Amino acid sequence: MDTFDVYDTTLRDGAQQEGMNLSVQDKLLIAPLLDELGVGYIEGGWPGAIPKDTEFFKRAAKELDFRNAELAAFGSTRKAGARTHEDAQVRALLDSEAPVITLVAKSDIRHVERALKTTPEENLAMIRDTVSYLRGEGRRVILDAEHFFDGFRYDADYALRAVVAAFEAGAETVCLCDTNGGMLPDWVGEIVGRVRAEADGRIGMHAHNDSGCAVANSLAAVAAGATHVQGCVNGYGERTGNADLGAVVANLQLKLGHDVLAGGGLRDLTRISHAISEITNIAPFARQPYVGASAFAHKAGLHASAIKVDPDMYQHTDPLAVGNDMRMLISDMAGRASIELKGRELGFDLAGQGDLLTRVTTRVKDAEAQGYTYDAADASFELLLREELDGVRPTFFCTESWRVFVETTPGKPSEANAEATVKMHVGGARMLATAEGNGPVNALDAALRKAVAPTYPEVDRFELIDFKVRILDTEQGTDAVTRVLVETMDTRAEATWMTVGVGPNIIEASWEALVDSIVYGLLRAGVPNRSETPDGVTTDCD
Ligand SMILES: CC(=O)SCCNC(=O)CCNC(=O)[C@H](O)C(C)(C)COP(=O)(O)OP(=O)(O)OC[C@H]1O[C@@H](n2cnc3c(N)ncnc32)[C@H](O)[C@@H]1OP(=O)(O)O
Ligand SMILES: CC(=O)C(=O)O
Repeated sequence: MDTFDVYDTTLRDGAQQEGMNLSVQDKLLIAPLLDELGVGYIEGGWPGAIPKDTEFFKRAAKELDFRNAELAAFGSTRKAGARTHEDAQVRALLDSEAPVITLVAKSDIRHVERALKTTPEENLAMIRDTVSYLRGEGRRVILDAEHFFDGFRYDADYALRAVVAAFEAGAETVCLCDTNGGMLPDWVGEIVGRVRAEADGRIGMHAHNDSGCAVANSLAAVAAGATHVQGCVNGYGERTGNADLGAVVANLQLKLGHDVLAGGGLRDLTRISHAISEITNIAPFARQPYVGASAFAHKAGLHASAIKVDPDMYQHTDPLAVGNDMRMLISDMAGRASIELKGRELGFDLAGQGDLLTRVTTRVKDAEAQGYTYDAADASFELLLREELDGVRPTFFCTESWRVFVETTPGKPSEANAEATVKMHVGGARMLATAEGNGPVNALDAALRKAVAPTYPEVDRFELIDFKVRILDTEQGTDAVTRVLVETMDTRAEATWMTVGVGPNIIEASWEALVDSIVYGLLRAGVPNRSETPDGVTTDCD
């Protein structure tokens, strides 16, 4: 088989996604990650059209040194009626110093006549002239045949003439684009097969996801003989996005046996996809194939019982192959096998402890019926599990009482409009702490930490980073049960955990989730219980 090109267009077509705005620095950070993944080409943008992209190529030439990838600059063929060497856009492509230039060209005759407003022959001349000029200037050229599939279905002969013109002028690859993203895999397979039969050269596929088939269409093109695939990390891109390049390469490599990434990069796919999400500031999609947090997360108890025997029974591939992990989710759908596997994930060997597994399963189901949700709150589940294992709930302090009030002056919003007082027993002492906050939960959180910190200064590095509230039974209006999920981060360890609280109102539910978040944080940081006397006695909770 031919060698295989993986061509990433995250920095160009991915950046066309609504809400994405990449700075030059963002691009300079993303490009090395793509290189590390092992793609063959990184399309950096459109120099000459977008000032930031012009700047990116200038800095990339000085600052980036790829191990695996070639940098490609994207732009259009010369304008209709213009002379190639005088076309400012074409000049900007050369000035980018990119070794590879990808030209977008029209191949749908309707676009030639209605959008370009030129003749079919002039469009073919634009392709020929621009490709041969850039080749003459020593650049490698790829041609993106825009609207190729729609154009082929309307006028196959003309679409093919555009492909042949590019090859004859020296393009090394013609990439067939499903620009409007409406194709289906069978249509793509058939058309790519026909192009392969008529044109001599490397054929590529550039798929958009408007029909939800971008990855499938890319694979169909490969099955029909394409040896160059384009796509974007995390499926970024205009409208519904481009083909998710991670899923395309994982399928090619793991399912079809094509070795398409250099340097074993597939094992870093999850890490790199998430690192790029951090830079784009677009939250990762949990259900994204292969790399999503839920991609190998199992909730149903029956699945867990088979997974206990062999994970392959409920997984299409080994998560480690793409750098992801299997996870068990604990909920009212859990069975004893789910608890055993979750225990293993958390570092507890529960095998053979049938009574304990039954007790934990029953407690989880009862608690979930009251509104708790452990699949979103691993830390609260671990506290429950430890309580069943040790016969006592882990704790570092005891609460005597707490109160909070809110003061509002109409028309005068205030930063600190709430005040909380907590009475706790910590480290053998009775602590009374009062704190103000922006809202009652913030005030309670501050007072709790103030009471605990003298004995456990580690709490100062725990930060509450997310807080979600849900009213569970709307039919009961203000009497409904409230569920609160709190996400906390240990800023030193850069680890996060979730705890859950349920109560008749938001403040009681929050208190439970906040206390659990501190207790879990101290446990995971390996902090000793400083309330204990040397002989292991604590009087805090008497
Ligand atoms: C399918 C894709 O996603 S391709 C990538 C699309 N990406 C972008 O459009 C992002 C960057 N684009 C831009 O910055 C601007 O749109 C530019 C600089 C390219 C063009 O902007 P302007 O110079 O203001 O042109 P305007 O919007 O008026 O019209 C586009 C021109 O390009 C011409 N054109 C369009 N496609 C092509 C093509 N494939 N080859 C040559 N010329 C083309 C049009 O005929 C029109 O020409 P005219 O100026 O002679 O009328
Ligand atoms: C070139 C390109 O991005 C497209 O046709 O979709």
